[in-house]
Amino acid sequence: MTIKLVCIGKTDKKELDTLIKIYKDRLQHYIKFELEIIPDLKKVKNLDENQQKTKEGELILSGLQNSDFVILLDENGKQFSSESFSEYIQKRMNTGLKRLIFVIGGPYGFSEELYNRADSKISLSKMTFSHQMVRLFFTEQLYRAFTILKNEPYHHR
Ligand SMILES: C[S@@+](CC[C@H](N)C(=O)[O-])C[C@H]1O[C@@H](n2cnc3c(N)ncnc32)[C@H](O)[C@@H]1O
Repeated sequence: MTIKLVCIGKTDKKELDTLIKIYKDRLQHYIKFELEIIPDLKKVKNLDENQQKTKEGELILSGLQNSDFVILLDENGKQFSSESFSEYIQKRMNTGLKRLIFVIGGPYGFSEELYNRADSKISLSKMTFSHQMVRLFFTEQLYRAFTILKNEPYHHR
């Protein structure tokens, strides 16, 4: 199985990229993990919130395959402990799935079309984080999930 994290726009902080890369590289020991960054929309100032979400949604949807299992990272989604998230990942792997896709929305969140396509929504907290910070938090939690599955001493209960 491949796990892909789809995000919108480059991070504007080098420090964040450096930290994300640490977990991305560590993940390669456990799973094929890809980070796809969809370029920021051009002339975004001419778009209202809904138009921006729709256009971002179209770009995200165009990269999806019918067989993908698509999970939106959304503050109103289901919450997990790190242990239960690791079990959730294991269950998805057990289904023989080819691609598990996690998506982080843009500054205004997701379009209706993307909500309709999604198979599930998960929340990292009830608090709202910037879409750039979520990349780091999620990548670290995914790495943590694999260390839990392998009984490695990274996670302390
Ligand atoms: C600034 S937030 C957008 C907030 C917007 N009010 C909304 O309705 O989603 C940008 C993106 O970061 C992600 N995000 C922010 N906080 C999150 C959280 N607590 N759990 C999961 N994802 C989160 C989501 O993917 C969201 O679309």
